Amino acid sequence: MTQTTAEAPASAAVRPSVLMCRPDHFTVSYRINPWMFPQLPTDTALAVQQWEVLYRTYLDLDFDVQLIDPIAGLPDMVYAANGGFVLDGIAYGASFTHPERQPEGPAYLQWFANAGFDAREPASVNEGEGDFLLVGDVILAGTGFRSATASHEEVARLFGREVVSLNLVNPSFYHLDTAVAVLDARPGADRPRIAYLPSAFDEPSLEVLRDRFPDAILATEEDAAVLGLNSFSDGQNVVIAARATTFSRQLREAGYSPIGVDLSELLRGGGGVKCCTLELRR
Ligand SMILES: NC(=[NH2+])NCCC[C@H](N)C(=O)O
Repeated sequence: MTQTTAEAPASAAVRPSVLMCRPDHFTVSYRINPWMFPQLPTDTALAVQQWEVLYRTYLDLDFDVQLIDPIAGLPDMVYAANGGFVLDGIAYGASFTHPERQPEGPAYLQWFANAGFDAREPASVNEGEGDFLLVGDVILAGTGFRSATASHEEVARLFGREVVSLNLVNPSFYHLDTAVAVLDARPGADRPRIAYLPSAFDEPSLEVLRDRFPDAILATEEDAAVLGLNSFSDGQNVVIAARATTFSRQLREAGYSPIGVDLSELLRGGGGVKCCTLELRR
């Protein structure tokens, strides 16, 4: 008997190309989000070790993984997702909110140009894929803490796609990718699925999410508190924080294959799986 299920068919998997940055210079030396405590010591070797597991997980899944050289004095450069937003061969550069991270913008933009992308200097403050998520044909765009709404308009013009602005209200979930997980990786997919944390959004944004994604997985506060939503999916395999156990079960029930990794040391900078991963779409 053929089993019919509306959930995540195996054919939904794509082979992603991603950019990562080894955390050779990772530490927490300033505080730009509530997760960061500069007075506590960090363990850079442990951060590298944990990052290597994520890197090897992607290679084992047959992802194409590109690397950008880490720069001394830029401890947050490991969070590659913030380096830009890349779609249709165009790389929209990042312009960081906080001075501590501002030099990362040109460094990533140079990498995109060298890699053959059409690299575009941004006019507005934005933190790349931290706040811009492609879901099917639509770009979900976060604001409230980092990326300015003007960058949402810039992205809409640049990529000629519908951009849906969402307001983040909880400082612990300051980037959209800490509050939304994109599960269906196919660009242009019909009924793409996401998971999200309802309490991270204001009421009007929640209405938009409920309306557009009626079958979304709703994450628990516990899982969000270990940045469980900050995950990366190829449409079938979803790499998530190992400690997000309810999310793991929810994903399994929905037909996905969750893979847990432990990035506890990088969580101390306020980032997880997705933050360490920037998708490159030609
Ligand atoms: N895509 C992400 N959510 N990245 C996390 C960035 C963490 C970094 N310490 C910051 O606050 O900017």
